[in-house]
Amino acid sequence: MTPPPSDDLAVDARGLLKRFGGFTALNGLDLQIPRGAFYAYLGPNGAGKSTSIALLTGVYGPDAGTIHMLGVDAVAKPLEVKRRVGVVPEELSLFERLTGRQYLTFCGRMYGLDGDEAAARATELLELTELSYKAGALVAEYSKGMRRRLAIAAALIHAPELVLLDEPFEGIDVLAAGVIRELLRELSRRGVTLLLTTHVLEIAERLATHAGILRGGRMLDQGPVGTLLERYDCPSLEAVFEKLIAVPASRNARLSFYGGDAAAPVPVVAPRRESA
Ligand SMILES: Nc1ncnc2c1ncn2[C@@H]1O[C@H](COP(=O)(O)OP(=O)(O)OP(=O)(O)O)[C@@H](O)[C@H]1O
Repeated sequence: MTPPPSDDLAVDARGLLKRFGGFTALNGLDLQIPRGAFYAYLGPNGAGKSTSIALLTGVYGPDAGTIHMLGVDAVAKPLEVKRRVGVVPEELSLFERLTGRQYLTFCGRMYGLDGDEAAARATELLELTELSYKAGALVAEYSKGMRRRLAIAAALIHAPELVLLDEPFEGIDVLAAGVIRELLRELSRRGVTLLLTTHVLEIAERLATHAGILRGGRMLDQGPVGTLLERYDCPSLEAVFEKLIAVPASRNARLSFYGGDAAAPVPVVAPRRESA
């Protein structure tokens, strides 16, 4: 018999099954995130990360399995969960004809904040994401990285206890990435539970307390980062990832139509010397 959901878990999803027509995207996925954890959710392209986040956030219903978030049955009570959870989806759909400030204030009002509180939080979040200078511009005029930062700000406006971020660093320049990293660390210090998907394992390495690695819609392993490093006798999450995910056959593919010698050494560019 399946044990009951634990109060110590912010996310407790078991046996998730999701099919798209004849294709099985999630195949009995288990995902357990302790409260207060910074959880790196890792897997190759197509592993099922975004699909499972869509299930957690009620975009789709699971074909089988259970989802408890913050102790609440997320399938039976999606609204109760949504009030306490923030989401930054991979594919952003923002309101283009609002300014950044209007968009954040609107999101705050949607979560039931009064006008003054929503406006005050919008100002603070615009500062934190370094978008104050763009607050009065239409979202349609934002660059890709600015849109991502605005989406992160919007996900935080109702002070959620759990935040799910699907590739939040995509398209973000190196300076802004530092700002977002610090913001996420600060949330973590304040006890907010975070789930982060990223293909940049160095980011996961720097932030995560816990990690889960999935492939083919199944969780291969998950737990505290230290435990995973020990279990696989690896110095880094990247090494654990490589050990768990088989090297795809395409690594050995050749650009046959180019001709030339595929076994030739890769040219090395000599470092430039400063002239005296
Ligand atoms: N709406 C859909 N219809 C059909 N197949 C889908 C749909 N959404 C996702 N899939 C398939 O489900 C699998 C999991 O996709 P998903 O987007 O969850 O992967 P991911 O781990 O988020 O990948 P990535 O790292 O590339 O973002 C993929 O094989 C994908 O092609």
